[in-house]
Amino acid sequence: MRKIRIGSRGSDLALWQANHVKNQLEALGAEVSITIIKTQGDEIQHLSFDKLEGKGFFTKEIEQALLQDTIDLAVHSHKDLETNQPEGLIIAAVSERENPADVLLVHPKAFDEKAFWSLKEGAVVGTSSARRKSQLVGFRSDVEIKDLRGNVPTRLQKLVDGEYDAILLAKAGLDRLKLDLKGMHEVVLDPEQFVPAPAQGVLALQIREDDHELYNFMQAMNHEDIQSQIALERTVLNRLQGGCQLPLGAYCPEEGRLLVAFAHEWEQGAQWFEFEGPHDLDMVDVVLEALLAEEDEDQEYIS
Ligand SMILES: NCc1[nH]cc(CCC(=O)O)c1CC(=O)O
Repeated sequence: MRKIRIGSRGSDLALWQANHVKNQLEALGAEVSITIIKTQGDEIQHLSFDKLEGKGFFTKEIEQALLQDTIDLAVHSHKDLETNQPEGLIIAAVSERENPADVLLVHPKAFDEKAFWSLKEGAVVGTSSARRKSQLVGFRSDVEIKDLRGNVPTRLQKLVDGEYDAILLAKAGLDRLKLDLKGMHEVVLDPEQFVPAPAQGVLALQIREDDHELYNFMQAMNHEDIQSQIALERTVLNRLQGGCQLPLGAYCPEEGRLLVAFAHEWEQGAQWFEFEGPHDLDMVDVVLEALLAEEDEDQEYIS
């Protein structure tokens, strides 16, 4: 029987994801173990993303373990991966896509049924994501944005404790952990309006490029339709040379349609775009032309 060693971060979310994939591999007949690996991102939870230079904080040590052959498979939230795979590694398969939406969790003290998103005027909203900040500014210029870091349960606790009136999280992460929301109101934001990160809600299964046996074994659990949708989303990210700090949302709800929310700096607020057309790289060129046309105008304005 094929033995597969999975490497995972130690957070509740990462371990849920690793176990989810472990179960699927076992159903296909593999023998699977999970090893916990600490990453730089786990050590520096207190810093805001804005203060971090470079990319790959949550993935680097795990990718090194793969390259050093101490593990065979890494399970990542696809949206946390750099667009270019490190030399020697490939994404062998992707998972089904869970709900790609973001959610706004609202503390009862700030809940106002009559307000947009049921969030009272002038609320303090927690997020450290430039993508979420830029769209928040676009929809609700009245709110005050306050940085929020830590893993998902920690973020929820900070809201419950009253440090924030509301926080923004990925619906997929919240659902996976089945957390008790302790009376917080859950407002699910339509992903066609509040545009998710490229590949949000999808798991990437990364292996060594030369592990052909494992690659072949894993094709039974790949989702090709999802793979082609997120390839389009991530190509936009790649061509803008962005990592997870770029204020970019890109969501392909079905073949031939792409929604984009983009800002050069989150403080300016996002601009929204909807594209329809052939589902291929030509579409990305059209998208980039539209996004970068804005940039030219900005530059004229500045000079
Ligand atoms: N940036 C952290 C991260 N990476 C993946 C998820 C959730 C799962 C997913 O979106 O696939 C989260 C938490 C969040 O954004 O709230």
